[in-house]
Amino acid sequence: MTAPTHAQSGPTAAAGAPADVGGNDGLFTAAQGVLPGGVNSPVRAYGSVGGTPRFLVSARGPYVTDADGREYVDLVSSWGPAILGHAHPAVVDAVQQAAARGLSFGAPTPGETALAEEIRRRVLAAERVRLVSTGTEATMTAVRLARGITGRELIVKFAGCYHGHVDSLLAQAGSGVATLALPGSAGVTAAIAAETIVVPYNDLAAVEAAFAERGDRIAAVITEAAPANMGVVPPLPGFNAALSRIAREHGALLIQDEVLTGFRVGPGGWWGLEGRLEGWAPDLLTFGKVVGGGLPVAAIAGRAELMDHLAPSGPVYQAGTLSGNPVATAAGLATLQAADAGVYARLDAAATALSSQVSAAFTAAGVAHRVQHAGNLFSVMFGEAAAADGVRDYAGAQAQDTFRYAPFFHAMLDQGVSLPPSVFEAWFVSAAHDDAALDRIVAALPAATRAAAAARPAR
Ligand SMILES: Cc1ncc(COP(=O)(O)O)c(C=O)c1O
Ligand SMILES: NCC(=O)CCC(=O)O
Repeated sequence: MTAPTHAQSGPTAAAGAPADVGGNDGLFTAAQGVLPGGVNSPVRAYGSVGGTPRFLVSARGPYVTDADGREYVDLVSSWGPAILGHAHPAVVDAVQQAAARGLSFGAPTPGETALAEEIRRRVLAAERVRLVSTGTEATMTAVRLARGITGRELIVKFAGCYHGHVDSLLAQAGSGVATLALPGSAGVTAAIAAETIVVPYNDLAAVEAAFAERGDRIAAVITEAAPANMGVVPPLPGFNAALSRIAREHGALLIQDEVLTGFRVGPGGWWGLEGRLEGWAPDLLTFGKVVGGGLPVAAIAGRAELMDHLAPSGPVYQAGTLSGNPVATAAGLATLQAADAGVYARLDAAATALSSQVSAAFTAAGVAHRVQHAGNLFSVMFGEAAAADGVRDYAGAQAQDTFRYAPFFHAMLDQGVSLPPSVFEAWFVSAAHDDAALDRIVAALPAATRAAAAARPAR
């Protein structure tokens, strides 16, 4: 028998030795030759800030290291999951132990029940939990479930909210869709787009009007519990509670998407900060990011009588070869078990300290801005209007002085601070962001805010 003929050459031969293709620049060139746009998720591509994405080779605590050997204080935190900081020893240990027992069985495992119970312990409305692998799967399933339960087809979503790349939820979506200034996505059929009613965020009159017009056909309202994909735009007081009421009055469901906020803004996610105190709960919730601790876990949760419509209990089909994967659930469980009150206190303290320093630096540089918060999530909105009135919807987020962000971002990066590469994304601190890490960020602010002040809009 001849040896396999797929002996590798070129960049792929260098697995684990990325410097062989020349650090960040060489890696990006090689990646562009084989991955569309050089990335596996558009938000990583530096599309709106320009330049070469940093190819990361390792991460620990609040720091990441790129293929050129440079270390950065990280404010991306894997887009949310890394609340304990990178490579937390308890999580790495749990993953290693789980991996040693086997990577995937395609059969029920004890860890799935343990993770679901931990979710339910934190969020009372999560009476039943279905584990999936990505936030997109979670929202897609929640929408299908709402349609299956109600027998209706229409979905209400908010402009600027992002719920993953579900066909019906890409209209006027936030995150990368906002960064790339797209109205939605090619490839979504007109028939599917017509089943989504898009309304401005924080606008209850628009929601009431949509229900007045087509309430008997609306299956669900889906909303980010606190939007953080058009920059951070918190719900006005009572907004989420009113959505719950309006949906209920019309026989529709409220899906609260906590993929980003869940288990990050507090032990019970955004619901724990709001609904729990106000005495209401969404019908369905979606989780992702933190719930997998850096490995692919996401979840749909809700009242038992609703969730039991999922197969095999009920007629709404949903499945997944790797759903509830034992290694991934071990990472999620270890993360939630380590995320105690002290961790949330540190996250909140780091976010408060950092955001006030950021705001002070922009003020000192003469840049009109407002830092907007939703719990420990925050982002900077630029411009006189944002500074004066705050931003409460997608139109306001789009109207800000977005041109100030790229020079600010690059000046921070040059000084060893990695921010999300888009003005429309939230900044993510972790409990590992100690004084030393925060001091490094703060030291970079004067030069970076001056770069923002000097920026001029493109003609
Ligand atoms: C609120 C929200 N929902 C859903 C998603 C989709 O999650 P995933 O990227 O895991 O598919 C995201 C991801 O950014 C999100 O922020
Ligand atoms: N806030 C937006 C995301 O977290 C998106 C991550 C991705 O799509 O890679």
